[in-house]
This record gives sequence, C-alpha cells and structure tokens, in this order.
Amino acid sequence: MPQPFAAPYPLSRPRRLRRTPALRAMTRETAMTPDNLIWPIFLQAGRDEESAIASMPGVSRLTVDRAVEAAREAHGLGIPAMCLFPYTGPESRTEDCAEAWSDDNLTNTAIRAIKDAVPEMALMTDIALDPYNANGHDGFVVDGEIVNDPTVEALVKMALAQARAGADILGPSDMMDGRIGAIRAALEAEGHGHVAILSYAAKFASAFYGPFRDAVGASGALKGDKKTYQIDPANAEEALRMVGRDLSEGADMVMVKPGLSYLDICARVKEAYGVPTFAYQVSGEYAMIEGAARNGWVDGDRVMMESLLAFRRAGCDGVLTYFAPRAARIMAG
Ligand SMILES: NCc1[nH]cc(CCC(=O)O)c1CC(=O)O
Repeated sequence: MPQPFAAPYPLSRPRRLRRTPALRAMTRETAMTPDNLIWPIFLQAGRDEESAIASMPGVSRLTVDRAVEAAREAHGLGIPAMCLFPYTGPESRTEDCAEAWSDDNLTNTAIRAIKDAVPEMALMTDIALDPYNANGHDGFVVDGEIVNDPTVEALVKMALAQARAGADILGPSDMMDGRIGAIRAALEAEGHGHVAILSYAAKFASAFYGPFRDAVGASGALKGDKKTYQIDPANAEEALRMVGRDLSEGADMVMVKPGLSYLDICARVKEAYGVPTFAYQVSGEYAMIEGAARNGWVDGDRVMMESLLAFRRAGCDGVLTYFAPRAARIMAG
C-alpha cells in the first residue's frame, strides 16, 4: 500500500536515510539468507565424473558420488535443500516410462546416497515423466495426445518410489489435473504421511526452460510443445486458481515458475494464500545472467544477488536457483 508522505519537501528528504551504509542497513526491508535457497542439480550415471552443460555455463551433470560431495559442500554453506534432476540418454527413454518409478533409478539412488552421507540436507524430487519418456513429454502420449488420468497413475508410482528412497519433498512438475490429490492419498495409504509436497502449481508454458531440456537430455526428444498442460503466460487468474486447487488437494507449499518474468504471480500468490511460496529461477534465466556476465556485459555477482533479492521482495519464502552455492558464498561474506 503506497503511503503518502507525512511531510512535504524539504521537511521530508528521503535521501537522508540513504546517506550511509548504516542508515541504509537499518531501514532495509528485505533480508536474504542461505535458508532461502534450494539448489537444483543434475545427475548422470557413472562414477567420479561430470559433464558440462553447454547452454548453462558453470553447471555440470554430476555422478552420484559427486552429488554427495556437492551436498556436503551445500550443507556447509547453510543451504537447507537440494532438488535432483536425472539426465537420461535415449537408451533409458521408453514409451512406458518404467524407469521413472524404478527404486534404483538415478534419482532414487542419489537420494539414498545423499541421505546416508548428509542426513540434514532436505531432498526434493521432480515428478514428471519427461526424463524417461521417449517423446520428451511430462505425460504419456496416446495418438498425439497427452493423456491425463493414466499419467496420474504413473506419477503416483513415481512419487511412492521417491518417498521410499527417503525424499523429504516431492515436486510434481507435470501439470496434470488431479495429481496432487492422488499422490497425497497414496502417500497416506503407504505410511508416508510426513512427506511434503511442493507443487509446481503455477507452471507456465515457457521458452525459458530451453537449457534445462538440454541438461536432462530432453531437447532432441521433445515432440511439439507443452501448451496443452502448462499455463498460458498470459494468464494470472488461472495461475491463482491452480494454486488454490493444489492446496485444496494436499500440497504443503507452492511454486511459481519461471521466476523473474512472473514476479507479479509470486506477489499475488503470497498475498492470496499466505502459504510457503517458492519461485524457480529457471535454466533460461540462469543462462541469460551467466551468458551476459561471461561476456563482460553485466556484473554477474551483483545481477545474480539483485535477481534473488527480487524474489524475496515479491514475497517468496525461497528460490530454486542454480546460483545457490555461489549466492550462499557471497552471503557468507
Ligand atoms: N517437468 C519437467 C521440468 N521440471 C523442471 C523444468 C525446468 C527447469 C528449468 O528450466 O530450469 C522442467 C522442464 C519443462 O517443463 O519442460
């Protein structure tokens, strides 16, 4: 709510409070700590290796042993949570997506290994079929259509396998209808009532996911686009309805994705529902900042910190960001 100045100039001189670092510090409205960061990482098969992702300079896919080391490092930096994404080559992509709910797939193997070594680290997963799907979609494709209800059944199996492996937070990112309720009911029935759901509730059909699809090996695979399930970037009211729906089905926390281009949604979600609200600073946002920084066009560290602060100012409790360890190191001073 904009407040009218109590006094006209020169009785009021707003610059008085901007004059020194101490005055600015004591009147700063928004704070950011490593507690506000969730670090998404990419996994690959093998041992003691990593491979760079060309469209995300500075980010690599890690084998599970290296992911464990990354978790140790993140924990040391005060980062409370990590989110795991598997890279899958064409050979592990099928039409039935069975690898998605295998107890020993890359994600579930990594969950057990990290929990063993760094039990304090909260682990979040992604629930969607795209890393395992021959055609790159988040759901099953039948006669060119992404079919909702059979996909939800598969997502439930995926969720249960992740919960059994020890995931703390499940992140359904698929945008099928009814999946939160189905997953929540299955978790209760199998004794995983303590597992949290951070729903990708306001997930838009965005071009900013491009580099991610390279990272998980889906770019070549994806046939068509995701507009029949992800939200039209023009729609704010619909995004708010999706948040309300997912909360009513048993989500504990909600996400807005992408981030910076959707800060209006972040602010409105927090104001309307007051629940733990997260934004995903997605791969394309990372690539834009890092690409410009590496060309010397912007000051990378400052633009990164300013972009993260913007999410806090908009009302987000935290941000999923590939910059997490770098930002945490800067916060440590
Ligand atoms: N369900 C897949 C998923 N989970 C997270 C992202 C994007 C993350 C990023 O771009 O950083 C995507 C891509 C998509 O929906 O196509």
